[in-house]
Amino acid sequence: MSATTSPETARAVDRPVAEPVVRVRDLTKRFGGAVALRGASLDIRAGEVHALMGMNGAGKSTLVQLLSGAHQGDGGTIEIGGTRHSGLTARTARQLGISTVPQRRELVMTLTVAENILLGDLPSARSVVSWKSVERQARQALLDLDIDIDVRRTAGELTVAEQTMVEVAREVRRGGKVLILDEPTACLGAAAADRIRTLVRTLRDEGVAVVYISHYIDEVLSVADHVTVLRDGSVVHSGPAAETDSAGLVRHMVGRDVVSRRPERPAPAPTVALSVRGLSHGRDIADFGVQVREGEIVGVLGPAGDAQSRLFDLLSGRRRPDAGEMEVGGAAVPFGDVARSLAGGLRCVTGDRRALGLIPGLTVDENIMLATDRLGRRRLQRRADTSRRAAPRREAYGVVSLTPNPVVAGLSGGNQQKVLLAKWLETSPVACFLEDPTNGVDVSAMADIHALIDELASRGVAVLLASSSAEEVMRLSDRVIVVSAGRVVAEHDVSAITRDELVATALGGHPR
Ligand SMILES: Nc1ncnc2c1ncn2[C@@H]1O[C@H](COP(=O)(O)OP(=O)(O)OP(=O)(O)O)[C@@H](O)[C@H]1O
Repeated sequence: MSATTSPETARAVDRPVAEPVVRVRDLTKRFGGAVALRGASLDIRAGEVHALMGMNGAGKSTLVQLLSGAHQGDGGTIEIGGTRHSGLTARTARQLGISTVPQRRELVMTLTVAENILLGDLPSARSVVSWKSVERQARQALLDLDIDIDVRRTAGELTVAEQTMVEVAREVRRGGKVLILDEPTACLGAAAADRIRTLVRTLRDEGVAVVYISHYIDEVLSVADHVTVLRDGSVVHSGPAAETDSAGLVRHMVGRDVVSRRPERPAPAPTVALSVRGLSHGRDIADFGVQVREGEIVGVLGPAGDAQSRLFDLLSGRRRPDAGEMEVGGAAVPFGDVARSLAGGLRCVTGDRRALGLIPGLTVDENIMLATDRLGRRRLQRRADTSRRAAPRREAYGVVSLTPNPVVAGLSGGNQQKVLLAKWLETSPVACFLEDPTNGVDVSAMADIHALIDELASRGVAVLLASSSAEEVMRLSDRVIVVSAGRVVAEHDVSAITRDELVATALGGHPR
């Protein structure tokens, strides 16, 4: 995508500039002795999509936490609707119309869409809830934002994109005038991400001020009216999106140009290191099979991120399939047998680092060494020993924190992702499943992680990669398989296909 102005963006640019609904002035925030935000100022306007960009740890989440009252600042003010606040509580922020849709879904998965939208505000007469009215009001809330979802469906049945849309509708119905969306398209496939961007444009046209955090530069340029870039806690750029371009944004974020080019990797060996045959599960997955050679990276591209994650749930043993066989390094590894798959050299780097990948209360170094120590049957070490052994990995994976070795929950999202990769990729794998390995990672770290994955393949490791980004699949893979309705429907050598052709087959692949 280029920096050219889309028709939707142009419409917003042509509108007269409204008065800011939120004025942030000189905001500062320290965690312990370390400064996460240093004197940040910006204006947020109704009817405008305001993107926040910056490298991992630049201070984006800290800024939105202060805006939403989750944390209080140590200096500076936030002016909302003409009133200045030196410290907002979550309650005041919400009353003033500031709503956040975090990356982690906050719906009650066992309730219906209607119940979720009206939660806490169920219409009742003499303590009896009027369910007809619940459904009618929920339907209206969705209709107002052109969202087409049946309100009687259970939240848990929805795709991740649909869940995000329901949360957005709920927040707008509750009076959200400034809506903060934290990486709403992370891990979504192309079609689902498109639906979210359409919704964002609808919100803007309805007069909502949208604060949009994203690491995807092309996406920001296509959806945002205004872009603010943070670096090391300071605002280093704030201006109309139409006046900047991809290279300019990278320079603002990183301070230099970043290039992630596909290197010359040795050709994969003829030996198959990972083989999956006849994998089937209910109606989701039907007779899926793939062979990955030593030193080969095979990308999996599917129409929906959810179907892809169901496939990787089965491959990595989080769910047991009905049928299927797997071999790693020539030896049979039963699905779901974690001990045997680890012993056989299989490593699964989950796409859900928060729930499955890391132990939030342990330090960064303990998390980095966890898998190595478990595989080596090492007893718990003194923290200083663990840190000494973790130091080269921390360096190689570029893990950055404000204090020397915090608990992993205190790291920015992208840095947590690097810890997750360091934890698994340094344990002499034979084969790896990688799910969205650069989820939440900034452009510079993304280039570093791509180089680490190249290196992994150059060492002869077989990699099966799931990524919601077609660019990433093209950049890393030797071969791409397209999966539809749980079956491989097409297979491409990446040197023989363009990115657009790949996306087209992924969206509408026909059975082979
Ligand atoms: N609760 C906390 N305790 C200690 N340090 C924290 C805490 N929250 C954030 N930090 C630190 O503040 C800095 C800014 O983090 P923040 O999460 O705002 O970055 P970010 O720009 O959102 O990054 P990312 O793109 O990785 O999500 C980081 O160095 C982070 O380690």
